[in-house]
Amino acid sequence: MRRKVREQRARVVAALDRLRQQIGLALGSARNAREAAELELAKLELERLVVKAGMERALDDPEVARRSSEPTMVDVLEWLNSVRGQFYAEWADGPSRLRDLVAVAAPGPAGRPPGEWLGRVGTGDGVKVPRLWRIGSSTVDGSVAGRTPGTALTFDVAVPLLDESHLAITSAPKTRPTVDALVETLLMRVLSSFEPGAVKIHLWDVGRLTAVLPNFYSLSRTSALTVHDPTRLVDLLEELSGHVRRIHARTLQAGYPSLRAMREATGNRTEPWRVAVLYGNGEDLQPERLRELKRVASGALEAGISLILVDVPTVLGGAVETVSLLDERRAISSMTGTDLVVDLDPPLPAGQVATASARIADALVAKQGGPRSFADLLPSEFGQQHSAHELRAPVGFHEGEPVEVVIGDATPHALIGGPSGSGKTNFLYVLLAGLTSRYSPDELALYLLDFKEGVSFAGLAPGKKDESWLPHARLVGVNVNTDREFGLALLRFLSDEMRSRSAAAKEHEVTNIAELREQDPRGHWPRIVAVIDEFQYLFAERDTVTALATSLLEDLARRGRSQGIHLILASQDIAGIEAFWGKPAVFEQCTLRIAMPKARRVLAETNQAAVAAPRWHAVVNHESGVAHGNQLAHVPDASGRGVFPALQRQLWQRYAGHGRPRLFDGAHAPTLEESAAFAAAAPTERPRALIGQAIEVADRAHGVELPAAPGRNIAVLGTSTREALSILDSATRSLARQHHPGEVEFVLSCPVEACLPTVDRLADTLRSEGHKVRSVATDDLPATITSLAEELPDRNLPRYVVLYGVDAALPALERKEPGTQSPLEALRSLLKQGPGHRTHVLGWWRAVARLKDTLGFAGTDDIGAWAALDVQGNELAPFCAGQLVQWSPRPGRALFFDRTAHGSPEVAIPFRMPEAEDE
Ligand SMILES: Nc1ncnc2c1ncn2[C@@H]1O[C@H](COP(=O)(O)OP(=O)(O)OP(=O)(O)O)[C@@H](O)[C@H]1O
Repeated sequence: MRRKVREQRARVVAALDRLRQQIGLALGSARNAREAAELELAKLELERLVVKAGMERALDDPEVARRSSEPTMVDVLEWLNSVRGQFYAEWADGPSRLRDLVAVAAPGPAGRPPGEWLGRVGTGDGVKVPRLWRIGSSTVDGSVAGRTPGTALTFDVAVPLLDESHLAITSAPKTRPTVDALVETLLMRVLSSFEPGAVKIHLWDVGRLTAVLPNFYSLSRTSALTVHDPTRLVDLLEELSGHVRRIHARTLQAGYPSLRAMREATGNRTEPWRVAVLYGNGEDLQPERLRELKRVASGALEAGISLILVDVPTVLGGAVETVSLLDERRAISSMTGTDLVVDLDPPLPAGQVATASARIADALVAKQGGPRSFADLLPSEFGQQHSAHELRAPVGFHEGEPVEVVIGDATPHALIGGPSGSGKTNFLYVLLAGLTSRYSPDELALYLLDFKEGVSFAGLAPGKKDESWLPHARLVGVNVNTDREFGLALLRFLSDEMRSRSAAAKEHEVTNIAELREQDPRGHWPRIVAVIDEFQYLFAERDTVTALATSLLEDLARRGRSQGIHLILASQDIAGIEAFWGKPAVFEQCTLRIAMPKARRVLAETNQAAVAAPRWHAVVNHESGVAHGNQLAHVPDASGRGVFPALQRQLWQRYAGHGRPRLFDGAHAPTLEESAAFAAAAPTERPRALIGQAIEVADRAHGVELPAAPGRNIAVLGTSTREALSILDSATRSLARQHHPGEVEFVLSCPVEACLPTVDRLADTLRSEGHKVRSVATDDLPATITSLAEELPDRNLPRYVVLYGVDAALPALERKEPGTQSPLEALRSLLKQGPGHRTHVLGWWRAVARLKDTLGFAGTDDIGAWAALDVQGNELAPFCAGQLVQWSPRPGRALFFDRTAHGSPEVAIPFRMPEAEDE
């Protein structure tokens, strides 16, 4: 038993010994490992110190000296020395390789000495772009390249820019001239590498409005250089971000990730590069500006836009290289690392930069001076374009390139503004020329309206001097200034057209004009362009015309695009824009904005391009007036004598089959003979008395049907003699045309002395046509009225009783013999019962009150139709079923109402009576 216990104990002791031994071993190896790790750490720390300080300087560092003196550390320095040796052995030809690299990546003006290129206008078409742009050189000691210590090895230092990188420059005290020289040299290298116009430079300096890079001054008269307002960084950033958006959309649409990719694939440079130089002052930008700046920077390079930031503290997205100035000559750059100092190139000679800038500017201007006459806007062959998808025509030139206007899906409607004399009318002619010469009348129909007094569009319709017309024009309205109803009529017409197009589209199960044309190739679906000059007249008063015009215009503006109906609204800037107050829908839909020089508010509020635009130029903007959409165009002169008419004649001859446009001239009423309705009048069972011309797109006359039915009499109201005579004359003569001679009798009576000659002439005319006419002297009128009333029961042949100035006869008519009916009562019977027996009164009362006196208590039902002249609207309500009548009388116009035909009164133009004018 004891032995067993002893053995057991011995086993335990042995096991514990083994364990102790194991632990001892483990502890020993852990200690070793720790010591090795500490040694390693110490070596690494030493290595870090040496690398940080640099081999040469490291040995002077007491800390390095202390550490490296330990025997265990000897191999650290040895190892670093060997690495360095190996590296420099490989880098022995580094400087020369760098030189070669820069020579290839920065050819010509991008890298060569200025003497070789400064002052010569660049010729590069911009398809091939230097990758690097030289800023200076750097020098290393020969020893680092395995050469003799003390020898200097110099190589070029260049930075990437266009398409590749932004550049951030940080100045040091008193280095502004050096920074300017650096920027100026870089920009000059860029400008001189390409043909003029390929690069656009924007300068913004928080501290200066003028004198930013003054040697570039002459470029600022061209589009190559824009100096921005120091207080308006927001505008510049907005413009740049607009370009970024637009260019991205364009390149992506074409299937390329960037402008550079598109250029390389197509071999075509479609956009200029833009370099924006922003001089800050070392202080932070406002947070909002900073955000915008970062947003611009992140997408800019793909859009060919590079930023050069000077003392603008920020971290930009996208590629950015840095140059930090050490003093007036030297800098360090992210291209070379912090170890190497860059000796910046000396400034270019100021005078030579100014000369070079002037030469580039001159070359740009010379380019502008290329083709720019009206004839250059015209295509070599007329009518070759199709309008299914859009309308497109050049309206001017910029630096030799045509500037186009596009009217289509994105820009369905246009707003044109410019103060008087700025060339707005000329621009409209240029636009019309561009369009009509490219699209045939089957592709394009024009409706042209000018509210101004004058004849601006008159020449487009056939006239006395020139029988030709613009074959695309369907309607020409001139001198419309007071006839706002005509503007309304045009909008109604367009709205109807829009509805019928939309119905046709539905029928063909398509949604827009392009598809409709495809589905219905035999249909006639030209794009319609309605030009309304001085359109603000439409909204001139607070009345129903304004209300209706607004809603029609809004509807057209919204839905016209898909039906190929386009509005071009022109106006003197402010007036036109103010007219839009309360109607933002129309304004917003006019995404094409054209601002003539000095036009205000046509472009976006902050876009000042029009203010600076030179004479005979226009700012064409397809982006709702936002700055990045600005395209400046020199507009050729289309107003010269015979210039447009010559084109019109050619087009007229070419499209001979197309009918003449309807001409509406607010200053010239047509005569009855000129009226299509009168010309077409012929005997009929349903005669219609013509009152005057309707203010409508179609050539139509207002008339009153006079069937055998109660109330079918006509009253003319007011003192305007000429118009009253005209209305009764046209009503009578037109009725005469609709009856065979002998079957109708006209009874004429005129107590107004001054009107007798006209009435007599009318009687003669009717007689000469073979009609029966009774001219009743004033004194005989009471008896005649009485007998006409008495005859009624037995009468069934048409008879028209035309009474001029009834009010003058009232005292006589009121006189009654005791026990008999007064002639006035007879007249009342005639008015009440006459129409049923085909006897109709056409009477002229010079005051509404007199007509009421005539009618007595019988009410107004017996006057079924009336034409009011200089009578205020409120007096007319009783004759208009009590409705509110808005009418401000104006010369040469009548307000016409026929209760069987109208919901509300309409304006009529009494026909012009040439004889009356001669008197
Ligand atoms: N691009 C141009 N080149 C040369 N002359 C021009 C040009 N544009 C207009 N003009 C001349 O300037 C004059 C005024 O032009 P226009 O009638 O087009 O101005 P507007 O802005 O329509 O003025 P308003 O509103 O007073 O009619 C014209 O007589 C024309 O000869």
